[in-house]
Amino acid sequence: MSTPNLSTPNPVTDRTKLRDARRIVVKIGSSSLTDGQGGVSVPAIDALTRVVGQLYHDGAQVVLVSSGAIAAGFRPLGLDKRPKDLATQQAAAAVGQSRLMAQYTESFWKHSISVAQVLLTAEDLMRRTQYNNAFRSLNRLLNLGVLPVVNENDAVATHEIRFGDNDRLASLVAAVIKADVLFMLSDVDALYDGPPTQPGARRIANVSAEANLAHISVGDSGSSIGTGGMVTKLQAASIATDAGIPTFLTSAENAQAAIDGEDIGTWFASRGERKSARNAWLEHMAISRGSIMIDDGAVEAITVRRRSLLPAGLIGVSGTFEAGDVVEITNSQGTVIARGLTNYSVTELPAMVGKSTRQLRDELGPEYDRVVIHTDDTVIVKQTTLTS
Ligand SMILES: Nc1ncnc2c1ncn2[C@@H]1O[C@H](COP(=O)(O)OP(=O)(O)O)[C@@H](O)[C@H]1O
Ligand SMILES: N[C@@H](CCC(=O)OP(=O)(O)O)C(=O)O
Repeated sequence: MSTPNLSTPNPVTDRTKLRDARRIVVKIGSSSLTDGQGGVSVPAIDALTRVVGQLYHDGAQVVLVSSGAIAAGFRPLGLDKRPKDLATQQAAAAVGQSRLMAQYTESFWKHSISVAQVLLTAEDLMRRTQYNNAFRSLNRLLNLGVLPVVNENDAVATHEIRFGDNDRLASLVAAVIKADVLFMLSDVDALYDGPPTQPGARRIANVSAEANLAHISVGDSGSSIGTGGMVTKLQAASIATDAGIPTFLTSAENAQAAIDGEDIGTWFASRGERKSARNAWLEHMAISRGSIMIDDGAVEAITVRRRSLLPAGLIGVSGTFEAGDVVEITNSQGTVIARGLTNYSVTELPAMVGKSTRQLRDELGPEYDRVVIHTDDTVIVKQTTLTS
């Protein structure tokens, strides 16, 4: 099976076309996989592998982003609920992850599917070399017909470098592998206009723009097992749809009915073109090493006219960046409007502020006759209204 390329139109144009996806990221939450007493639920995993196995045998390449490591580690460690301290969470994850994988290996093998465990840290997606590495590895597994089961590497993740929720991790993995759709399975069957425990909460069937979310109230996880609740699911849907990947949310029990085209769940339409993995990386994952403040004329030039950033538009610089690093570009009020790869270091730029490239060539030499950030190395940051 070949890698979808960006010029291939996305076959998944609406909720009835889920079956047409050639590459799918399926994300499943802890509460849908564990039995409530801190053990892996074999019936739940068997049900999931039946649905995912069908997608696989219908010709799709599937990456499963599975939570549940910490929850599956409670019981073996003699705990009755999610541990609060990091070290015990790490221990629970290390124990639970291997139990989870043992069950996935057995359940998927009933459908003649080999699985691979891929544990990622936030850093793996934030640094360009590691990001390329993650892409190569996942791509190779998919092309070998293996089904990668991804989770955060919780046994070594610390608070500072942790995603903490697999919703955003799943959307980033979808961007990395250029998935056709992100399929999120939870313990709730859809997004509601208010927490579903509130009487009268209504299902939101379709989200085609952020404006559709303006009057929605979202809350934390409704269970003691899940992490992030609906807030991180909306963030994930925003990252994915912005990268041109539609997102579908429903419950694990409804997964097959959704694939069969029933009007259930919530469909988040993709916004715009499929983004190159590089641009998705630049916008959502790369670690910024500093910032460059620019004037209003330069803001207009790079955001509206899509020009490269010239030294003449600079107001100031800060941070610790070298040439080739990722920096944030802010307007004169300090709002981040774009991110890009800079051609100059933080020590070179102050002498260039406000000068034309010709002036710089005459004053500093021909190597300074270059743009600060090329338009091909710039992504405009969407001004989001999605907050908790
Ligand atoms: N507006 C909302 N619509 C739907 N669910 C919501 C909303 N606000 C909060 N939730 C809660 O989010 C929960 C799903 O998040 P979470 O527990 O983290 O699931 P998972 O383990 O699948 O990641 C639901 O069970 C529900 O209680
Ligand atoms: N990496 C963690 C998952 C954390 C998480 O996102 O959980 P969930 O909200 O249930 O998807 C684990 O495996 O326990």
